[in-house]
Amino acid sequence: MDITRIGVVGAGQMGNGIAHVMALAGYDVLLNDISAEALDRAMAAVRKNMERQVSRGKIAQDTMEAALARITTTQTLTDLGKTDLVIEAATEREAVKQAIFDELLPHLEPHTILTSNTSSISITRLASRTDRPEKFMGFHFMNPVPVMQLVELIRGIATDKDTFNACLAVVEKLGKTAASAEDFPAFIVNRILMPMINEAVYTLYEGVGNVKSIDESLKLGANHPMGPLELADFIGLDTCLAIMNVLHDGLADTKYRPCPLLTKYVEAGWLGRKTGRGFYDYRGEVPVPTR
Ligand SMILES: CC(=O)CC(=O)SCCNC(=O)CCNC(=O)[C@H](O)C(C)(C)COP(=O)(O)OP(=O)(O)OC[C@H]1O[C@@H](n2cnc3c(N)ncnc32)[C@H](O)[C@@H]1OP(=O)(O)O
Ligand SMILES: NC(=O)C1=CN([C@@H]2O[C@H](COP(=O)(O)OP(=O)(O)OC[C@H]3O[C@@H](n4cnc5c(N)ncnc54)[C@H](OP(=O)(O)O)[C@@H]3O)[C@@H](O)[C@H]2O)C=CC1
Repeated sequence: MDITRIGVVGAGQMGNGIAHVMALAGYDVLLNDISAEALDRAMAAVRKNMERQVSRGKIAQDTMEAALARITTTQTLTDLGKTDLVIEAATEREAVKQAIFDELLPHLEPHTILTSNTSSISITRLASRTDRPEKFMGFHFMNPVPVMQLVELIRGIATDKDTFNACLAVVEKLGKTAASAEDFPAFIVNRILMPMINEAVYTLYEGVGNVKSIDESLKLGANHPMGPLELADFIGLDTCLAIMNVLHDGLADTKYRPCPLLTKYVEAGWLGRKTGRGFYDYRGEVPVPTR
């Protein structure tokens, strides 16, 4: 099927990245959020990130202007009814995602493919509550979207071949690489990455190291581009905790028990970079460890 119009729900760090790469690839994008400020912040982030690409000679100025003109924002979810592919990238809470699908479904055209950028939640369960489980799947980008090469494509139990192939063609048009993952809690990347981050938080909690020594150890000792606590702040500690809870509930193994210190940071509203404070405090000129 021919996909030209893409709806993106949720204009946070993932939503703005998805809008960015889709518009550069030539798709018309309709970006939705409940908050007008989130939409303004998202468009400012897309412009800033594209300007950096222009300044580094990756894209031309007129390519950027044309891409920006292809992105329209709306606070009205039902405006996305006329799109060919919807990518839901709202907060990692099943109830939030469910409410979005419930409101959107009556307005979708029969051919529209519905996908979620969820990091962990069962695609089969989300799909089962829609009118189109065969046209539903996981479309999981990595953060930061304009930079990371991988997209995980997750088939629910009912996802049909045409839907998978249509999403695969979109990934290819973006110039990215797809990895096909089966629908089990947190799929491939987060099944492996998130227990490592959680273990880093336990290492901090038990006093084996402090924020600086833990991050430096993994950067200098294992060649990771970011330390695990820096990466957790980058992803968002609420998202990390939500993923650990899905792993713990879905696989019923104590090895996935979220670290109580991770829970405490989330309870404090210290969610990482997006709120200005997490394992580091970002409010000054340079990030300062909070432990
Ligand atoms: C939670 C989930 O469900 C799944 C996930 O996403 S898990 C998280 C996966 N992501 C990671 O693991 C990221 C790990 N970190 C990294 O790879 C790197 O630190 C990084 C790419 C983010 C930054 O790299 P860096 O070398 O430290 O910084 P920097 O030189 O400034 O950036 C490298 C390039 O990325 C670009 N970039 C960095 N951040 C960007 C952003 N937010 N948006 C767009 N472009 C960005 C820069 O412009 C630069 O581009 P050029 O190569 O054209 O110069
Ligand atoms: N962060 C990461 O590294 C990655 C995250 N993901 C997944 O992507 C999704 C989004 O994550 P991320 O961008 O980091 O989260 P953010 O918190 O940055 O953004 C989520 C956005 O969704 C908005 N939102 C909440 N409810 C609704 C709604 N009903 N309708 C429309 N928008 C809504 C939020 O608005 P408000 O702030 O007003 O609540 C916010 O702007 C999650 O499912 C996450 O697991 C996937 C890969 C990587």
